[in-house]
Amino acid sequence: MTVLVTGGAGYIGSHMVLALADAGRDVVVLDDLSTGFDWMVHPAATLIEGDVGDEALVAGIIRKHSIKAIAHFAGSIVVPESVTDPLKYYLNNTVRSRSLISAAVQNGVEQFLFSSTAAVYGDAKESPISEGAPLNPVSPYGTSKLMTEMMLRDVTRAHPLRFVALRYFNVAGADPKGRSGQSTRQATHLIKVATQAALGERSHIDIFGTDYPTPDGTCLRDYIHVSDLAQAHMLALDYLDAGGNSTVFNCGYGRGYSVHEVIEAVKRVSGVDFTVNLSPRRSGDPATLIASADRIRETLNWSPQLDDLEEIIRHALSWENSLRLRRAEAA
Ligand SMILES: NC(=O)c1ccc[n+]([C@@H]2O[C@H](COP(=O)([O-])OP(=O)(O)OC[C@H]3O[C@@H](n4cnc5c(N)ncnc54)[C@H](O)[C@@H]3O)[C@@H](O)[C@H]2O)c1
Ligand SMILES: O=c1ccn([C@@H]2O[C@H](COP(=O)(O)OP(=O)(O)O[C@H]3O[C@H](CO)[C@@H](O)[C@H](O)[C@H]3O)[C@@H](O)[C@H]2O)c(=O)[nH]1
Repeated sequence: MTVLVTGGAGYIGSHMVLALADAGRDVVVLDDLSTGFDWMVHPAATLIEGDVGDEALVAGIIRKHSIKAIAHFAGSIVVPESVTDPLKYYLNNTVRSRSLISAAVQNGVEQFLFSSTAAVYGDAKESPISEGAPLNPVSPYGTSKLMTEMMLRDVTRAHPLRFVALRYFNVAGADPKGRSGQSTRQATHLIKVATQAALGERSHIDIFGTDYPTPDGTCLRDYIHVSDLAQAHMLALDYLDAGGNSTVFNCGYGRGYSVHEVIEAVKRVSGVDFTVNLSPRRSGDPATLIASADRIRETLNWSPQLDDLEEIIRHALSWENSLRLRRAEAA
């Protein structure tokens, strides 16, 4: 059964394509290459360059490749950008997802995985956060994703389609075999930025906010290895294949690290003491986001293999180094 992976040329989607290809599954990738790269797509997959909001294009792909399952990773992902340009997020993450879901429903797709986010919880009162916690996003990014979850909930009540929404906490690291990693040009993610500072590609790193109500005043996040996350998606596909009901799973390890702790770990692993500036808060950042991952562990039997911050950082550094070599070869 062929799986359609939207956003498969991006960071997380490309790891899903690797997991599917490693399992011998046929894969079609739909990606507009707005932030992804064609060279990130595993050669065994068919890459179609286009927009998930192009309903006629998606309908044609579903019919041509007899698609029964869609894993929807395509989207815009930068929380602070969503604060300054919310309409971009409502268009790309909500409106275009509606077109994709419509094409899926009208062409007999049965299974749908959706990349959701811990940002749907906003400033949660509980920690760790379980799936039943109140949904109060504090950024347009989180709202744009929550609206898509709600569409999926309603649509799957009315049609045979079933979905699993995976609410990722902070995704980091790279394929342990070095085949993919985060390659975004203007990356804003903490571990990516810190590894770039360690490799001298940035002069310094800013810590955004040191007055949060956390032990050291910087934000706490639950960092999950991208390959463990891809395995969670593989299990979610098996779950839907076995007839599982539509549901939502948190994806994280259940442990938080502060921005200070992450930066210290990157310095330790890289052996480089790069410059760190203390800066004001960034808008849209909740103080603490830590997952309760009991539901996914119990329901899908998910047992992460790479739950180790230093291992995540080693893989991220190694990928960053390979990007540097790639650029040097191209120059
Ligand atoms: N990175 C994280 O920490 C994180 C956390 C929670 C959720 N997510 C979600 O995971 C998904 C993947 O994120 P990522 O980190 O791999 O980002 P990414 O930017 O690397 O990947 C997104 C991919 O989608 C493609 N794309 C964007 N809009 C498209 C469109 N309209 N049509 C077709 N392709 C389009 C891009 O070219 C890119 O290849 C996103 O939906 C994001 O919201 C990411
Ligand atoms: O140069 C930097 C970059 C980040 N941070 C801080 O580090 C933490 C983590 O930031 P970042 O890596 O940008 O991730 P988040 O803003 O937490 O968002 C990520 O994690 C969310 C889920 O938690 C996802 O929904 C988003 O898509 C994904 O970008 C935050 O406190 C940031 O303020 C810094 O201090 N300096």
